Amino acid sequence: MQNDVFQTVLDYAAEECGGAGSSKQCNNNEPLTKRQQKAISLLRQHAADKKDSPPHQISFQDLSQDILNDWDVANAKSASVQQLAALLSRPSIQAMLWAAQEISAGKFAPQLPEVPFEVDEDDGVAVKIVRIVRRGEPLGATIKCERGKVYVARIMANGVADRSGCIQDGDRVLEVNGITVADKEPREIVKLLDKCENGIITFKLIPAEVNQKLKQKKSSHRYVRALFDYDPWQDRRHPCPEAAISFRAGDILEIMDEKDHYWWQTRKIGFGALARRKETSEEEELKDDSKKVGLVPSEWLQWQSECDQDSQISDDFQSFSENHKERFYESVFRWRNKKKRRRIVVLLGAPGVGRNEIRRQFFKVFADRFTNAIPHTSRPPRPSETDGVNYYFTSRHEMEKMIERKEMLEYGEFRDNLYGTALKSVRRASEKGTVLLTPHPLAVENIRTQEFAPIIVFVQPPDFGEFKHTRELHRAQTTRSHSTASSSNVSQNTSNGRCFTDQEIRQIIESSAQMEQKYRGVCDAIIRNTDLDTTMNELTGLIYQLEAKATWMPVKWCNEIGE
Ligand SMILES: Nc1ncnc2c1ncn2[C@@H]1O[C@H](COP(=O)(O)OP(=O)(O)OP(=O)(O)O)[C@@H](O)[C@H]1O
Repeated sequence: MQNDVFQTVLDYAAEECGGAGSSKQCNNNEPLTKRQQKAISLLRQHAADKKDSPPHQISFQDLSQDILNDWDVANAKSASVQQLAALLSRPSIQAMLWAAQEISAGKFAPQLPEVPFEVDEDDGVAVKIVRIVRRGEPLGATIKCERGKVYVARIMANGVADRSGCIQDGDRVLEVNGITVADKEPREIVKLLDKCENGIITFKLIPAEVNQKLKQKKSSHRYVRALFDYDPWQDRRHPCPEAAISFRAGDILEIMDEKDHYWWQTRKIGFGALARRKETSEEEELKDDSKKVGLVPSEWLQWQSECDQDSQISDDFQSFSENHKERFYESVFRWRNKKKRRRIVVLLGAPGVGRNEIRRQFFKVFADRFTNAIPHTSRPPRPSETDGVNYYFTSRHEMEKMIERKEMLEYGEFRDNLYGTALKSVRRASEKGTVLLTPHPLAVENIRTQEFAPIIVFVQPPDFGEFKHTRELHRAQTTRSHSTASSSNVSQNTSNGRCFTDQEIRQIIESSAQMEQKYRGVCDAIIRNTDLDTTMNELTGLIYQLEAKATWMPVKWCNEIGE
């Protein structure tokens, strides 16, 4: 074994030196020099001479030192010896020698102490001794104390305890690292767990009676979109914030286990309709906090806390399930647009952020693809306006009837006239192309239905400096082109850029943050409206991806969408 390892080291050394052998090419595609080959063969020869040594006496680091001493490197004239000395002194080779030494001595696992022999003498109760070695990771289990007894409350999916397969929820904990835990406070037990040496924790447990019902109730595995922001460190109810994850509205969560009425085991996948967990190695997952499985409040617990705040505590789970389901988490599934269904695009954002400018640009650049839902108005047409082109000119009475029948996506009154967009206009427009809407956020609930299955994009403003710079630039450009156009009598399809005061910019940024907080949960994606060209490019790419790729879609739209 040891010589095999040593041989590996030599091969590694050879590679480090420039290649694995005379016939092979080295890393940078240069053949080994004669001197390098000679150095390696000398090292091989020396190892072969020592082959008869008892394996435990060979220290590879000592051996390399021996070689250097034996050959009196300092005074050696041989270029091969010099070469070999340089090779053996490299930190990478030294590290490799050390690692090989440790591995060959079987030091890759911690030395576990002997299992205590009095194990079976616990009043005739079957106990199990479980040793877990954790390397900087949390244990992935929570405990609870009930009438002086300590139990494993929960095993977090994919955590250290779960991977060991030796501990299960309901196991009664008798000892941790030889110390009896009965009557100890959970805090003290957590301290005991933290104190373990070399990451080794020894548990003495009474195995849980296997609850057949629990076993039958398979761990669920479903996906939800969070509809609220959650920070476990701000949640006084959370039994163990370290074992939790935080999330924001709009994040997609994978629910790994919801057996517990109050706390679900969850993993965060990412934000929005395109959220996708990157394939990562186990090691990377441990490093990346966002990949860990953590406890988050169940829908029921979240609702109860809302009731607590309103001081109307309710224990009626039945009525909760019937009336409040999907209030905090919306069940979603991954939908692939196989039938190339046309989806409505909705731009949400604070007034002044630029949604209508983006819409105008889309109609200009992609006139054959994007369409507008023609609005209704109760005002009389102007001489240049045509019914069904600029507006659907309707009587006030008829518009009021449409509002009453909830046929309007949105509506408002301006100078004694009603204006609004009817849902049937959206339907009509979507027969011709992709409808691009910029409704008031309150109208979103009218369009976020299985019938329209919209793609909702939140438009963020850039930071103050960039906002000011891009808008001023745009204003200067549009003013210039307008004055050229008017002197040459050419009509322009763009409006003059608006002039924003610093105060207005700050207000837009502030109200955008508030609006995002409120509507993030229903948004499929977010873009920043920096300069128009960049925004147009990003939005075009985003819409393409949202139409072409699999996206998260509410389960309640499932039937309509044809799944
Ligand atoms: N990316 C941009 N770069 C430069 N100027 C922009 C950009 N986006 C929008 N603007 C300009 O900012 C001004 C406000 O844009 P717009 O009218 O589209 O805002 P809005 O979000 O639709 O708000 P409102 O609902 O108040 O009209 C317009 O003058 C527009 O030309």
